[in-house]
Amino acid sequence: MEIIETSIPGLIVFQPTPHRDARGYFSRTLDVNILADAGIDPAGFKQENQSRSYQGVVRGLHGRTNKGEAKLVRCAHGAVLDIAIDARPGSPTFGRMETFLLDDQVCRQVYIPRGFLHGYQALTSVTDFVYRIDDFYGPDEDVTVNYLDPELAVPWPAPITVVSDRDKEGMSWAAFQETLGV
Ligand SMILES: Cc1cn([C@H]2C[C@H](O)[C@@H](COP(=O)(O)OP(=O)(O)O[C@H]3O[C@@H](C)C(=O)[C@@H](O)[C@H]3O)O2)c(=O)[nH]c1=O
Repeated sequence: MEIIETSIPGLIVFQPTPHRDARGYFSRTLDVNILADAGIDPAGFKQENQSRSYQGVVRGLHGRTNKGEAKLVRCAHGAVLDIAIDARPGSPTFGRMETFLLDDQVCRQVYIPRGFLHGYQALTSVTDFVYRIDDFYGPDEDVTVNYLDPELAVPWPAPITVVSDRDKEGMSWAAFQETLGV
């Protein structure tokens, strides 16, 4: 499992080595030593979630108030374009976006630190997204920034099909920055 730094400090890609043979492939999805090498406490994860999305679905852009929520994300079936936006006040890369193609062939994972906005678009007919979070579900702390915010201009790669009501009502990036005192 290779650790790959990104242009945003703390946002880290993990690239495993899938072993392929006539049956399919084998790929490691968690290695606590590698996480520790990357400065992540593997014992910090409290919950693992899986969501299924159909082609074109967009989920996000989600964040969490107070201390935030770190995530280790991957696409277990199909492919997504994953979006991470640095929303940590005072960060030298505040507002910067990174996008990642995550799929069930390359098997890349992304660690998204606390204080980011996160979202993704499903690019395949059946798309299973799996992620660990370092806190228990806290709906009272949910934050949603609009996935179509013109200032952020997220490059959604495919026609958008279904979006939740919550996501349709997401606040603007400017309004979110005001809540952060930025
Ligand atoms: C996230 C979550 C949702 N739920 C419930 C609430 C609701 O009834 C249903 C669907 O929830 P949501 O619409 O919030 O699910 P979703 O839009 O998939 O939310 C997720 O989006 C991606 C982009 C993220 O980054 C995640 O952290 C999470 O916010 O599942 C839980 O019970 N536990 C959980 O941990």
